[in-house]
Amino acid sequence: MFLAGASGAEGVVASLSVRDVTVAYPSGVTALLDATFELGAGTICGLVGVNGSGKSTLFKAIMGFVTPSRGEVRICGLSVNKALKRCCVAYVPQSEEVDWNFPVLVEDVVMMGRYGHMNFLRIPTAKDKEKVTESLERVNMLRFRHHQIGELSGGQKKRVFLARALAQEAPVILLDEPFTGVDVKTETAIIELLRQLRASGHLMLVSTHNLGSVPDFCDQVVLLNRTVLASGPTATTFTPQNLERAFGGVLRSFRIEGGDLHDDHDARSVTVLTDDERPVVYYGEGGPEEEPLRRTDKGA
Ligand SMILES: Nc1ncnc2c1ncn2[C@@H]1O[C@H](COP(=O)(O)OP(=O)(O)OP(=O)(O)O)[C@@H](O)[C@H]1O
Repeated sequence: MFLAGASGAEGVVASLSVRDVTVAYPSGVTALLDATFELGAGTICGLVGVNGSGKSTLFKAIMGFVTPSRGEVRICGLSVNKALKRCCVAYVPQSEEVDWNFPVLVEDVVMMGRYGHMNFLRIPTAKDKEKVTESLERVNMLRFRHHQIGELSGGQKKRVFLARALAQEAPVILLDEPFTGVDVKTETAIIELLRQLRASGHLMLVSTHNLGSVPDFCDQVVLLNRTVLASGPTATTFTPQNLERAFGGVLRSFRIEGGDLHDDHDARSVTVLTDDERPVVYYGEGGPEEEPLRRTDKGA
């Protein structure tokens, strides 16, 4: 599988190996216990689990922000430290993790993705500038390049951080809840971009609470609840049985209202029923007893 870009990661094949990873915080909370899964190039993997199931902790372990007390993460066959040095992995954070009051221009945020490609003086080359422009163009944010990041809407900020990841040219991209606080149009655009990246050999791990869209764009799924409950192809892993294990049996009528997901007034809800061998996903304003606006059967 080929990977684009003459970067530190040039010629590297995307892969992610998480083996028996245990992370305990100083407070005594064991956020992850023996988490294990493997992913290869050309993959979009959904990372799904309830609040507090360890999704962000897993991202932190992959990014080297926390050190596992046991187990090992390997990115593109390299240790976390080496993978970070070679720009093999990019991270798109949750909005809450970012200080939006920091006075910085959109194009400077995206240029940060190029830091790993620069020498210690961090003087951007023509290629760095070109990559910034190209990345902003890909997320349709070029016209905002001279705006302060704090002036943008939630969805626009997400796009800018996605552009930063693109500028980094990393074969592995982690996205922490990229669809929270974005409208349907932006969500569709992000999913389309992820599909293009998958086609060029990238590996993306995407945490999301938006279960309804998982079968649409994820070819692999990792279900998490302090450990990996199940992982593998969406068709065989995103099953009612596994979802019940991950969500503690609440999936008989699992709804995510539009207001929790979007800044706009999209009233879409998602209901996943468990009375079928396959996930049955309803989009619409009604619950399971009411007529859905649209129905898709996906999976096994
Ligand atoms: N810095 C920290 N110190 C102590 N405990 C923490 C810390 N960060 C997370 N935890 C705990 O670890 C567990 C997993 O948290 P984590 O943020 O990884 O879950 P999550 O799946 O990302 O949750 P959410 O869906 O709400 O974002 C929780 O019990 C949380 O309280």
